Amino acid sequence: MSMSILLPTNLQQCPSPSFSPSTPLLSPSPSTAFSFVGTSRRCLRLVTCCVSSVQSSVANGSAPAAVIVERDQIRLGLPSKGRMAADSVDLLKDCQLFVKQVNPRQYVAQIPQLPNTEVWFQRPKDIVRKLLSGDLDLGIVGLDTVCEYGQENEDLIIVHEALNFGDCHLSIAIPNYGIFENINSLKELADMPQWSEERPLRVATGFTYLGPKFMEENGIKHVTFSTADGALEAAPAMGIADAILDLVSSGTTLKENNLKEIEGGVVLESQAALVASRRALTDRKGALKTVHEILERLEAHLKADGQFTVVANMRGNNAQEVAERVLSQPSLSGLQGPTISPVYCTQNGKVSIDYYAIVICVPKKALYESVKQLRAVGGSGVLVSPLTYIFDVDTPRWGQLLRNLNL
Ligand SMILES: Nc1ncnc2c1ncn2[C@@H]1O[C@H](COP(=O)(O)OP(=O)(O)OP(=O)(O)O)[C@@H](O)[C@H]1O
Ligand SMILES: O=P(O)(O)OC[C@H]1O[C@H](OP(=O)(O)OP(=O)(O)O)[C@H](O)[C@@H]1O
Ligand SMILES: [Mg+2]
Repeated sequence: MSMSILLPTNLQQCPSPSFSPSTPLLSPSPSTAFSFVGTSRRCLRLVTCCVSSVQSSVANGSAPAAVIVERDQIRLGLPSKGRMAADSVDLLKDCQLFVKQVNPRQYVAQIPQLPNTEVWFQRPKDIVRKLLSGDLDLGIVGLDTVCEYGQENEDLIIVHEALNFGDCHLSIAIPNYGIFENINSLKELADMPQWSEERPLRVATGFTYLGPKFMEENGIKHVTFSTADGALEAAPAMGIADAILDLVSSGTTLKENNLKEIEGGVVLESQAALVASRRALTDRKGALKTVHEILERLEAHLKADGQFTVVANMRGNNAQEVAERVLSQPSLSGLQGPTISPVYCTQNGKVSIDYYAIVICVPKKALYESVKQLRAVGGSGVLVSPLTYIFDVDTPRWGQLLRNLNL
């Protein structure tokens, strides 16, 4: 199915915003060719959203099942540019998966460690669309992009939801001046007497699916949405919108444009995620094996990333006694308790054990506290080194994935 939606290219030319249950949802569907028609891609376009149709679109609304086309290679989509691009390749590199891209304008690449897999560089939103259409099998994108363009489609599976980069949140922001000066929560915003059917709250956002859905879930009735490709923070000062709904990480852009976040206004927390097509995992030969290997490497690396190995020496009569001393401290139990080994010394030609070496893994954040606790129970010569991988018996997310796939 292909759908074209005609939207006015500026607000002056638009009919006055309305909010009626019969207004169709103007939101890109993952399964439809969604074309904005306008003179300039950058200009603001009015999207009048119907909240009740959001609901039905969510309820019914998955794309037609992707067709599994025969091919030999598993396809992994990585962001072709933007803030997620370099970090995605770097993360794979940290997992000893080296993406061989001959030059940055070449959109296909290989990972020699995964010979049945090819990488395709795509814009993040297109990665989600192509997972749904069956043109990609796996992808790395922000959770915000998955939610916005995936629209809860059951064919999308989030295999790893926290790849530890691309952190941001999708949030409503309003001016910190004028009529909004004393408004500090979503409820206060919703209760402002200014909004009516004739004059709804105008929200500028690139998130034309999540925005209306969030407003509906929060019972905000008189609201319209406009959209733009970027620099949304300018919309309130330009008089185009009352509020914006956009991604925030450092908060600098909001601050520089005299905007503030409000309590209850966070739509979602986001970071990079590994996403897969359910049909690819169940129907495409080799896809499940590939995702298992990628997941194992990711989990081993990400688990290790937050930890240090700490080695210290401690005087003691036997390992048991040393263990009791170490375990009396709250931050010294390591991943599965401390490893304690005798340190053999020679004195007057005799081998003796006066010291024990203690090895523990310590969360990076708790390092200094752990060192203090080690010293308090007699630890000396404390050595700290970064951990590269922690391979568990199995990865918890692998079990979750198999259950999700009913395997
Ligand atoms: N401060 C931030 N602003 C926007 N996105 C962020 C931020 N921090 C992390 N991200 C993540 O990066 C992704 C967007 O990256 P970027 O804007 O570079 O790519 P894009 O989707 O191609 O955007 P554009 O349409 O602006 O080109 C977001 O979907 C989000 O997951
Ligand atoms: O909280 P901050 O760290 O300031 O980041 C948030 C800003 O970054 C993104 O914009 P981007 O840089 O992609 O520019 P754009 O809006 O023109 O797309 C986002 O859309 C916000 O505007
Ligand atoms: Mg951007």
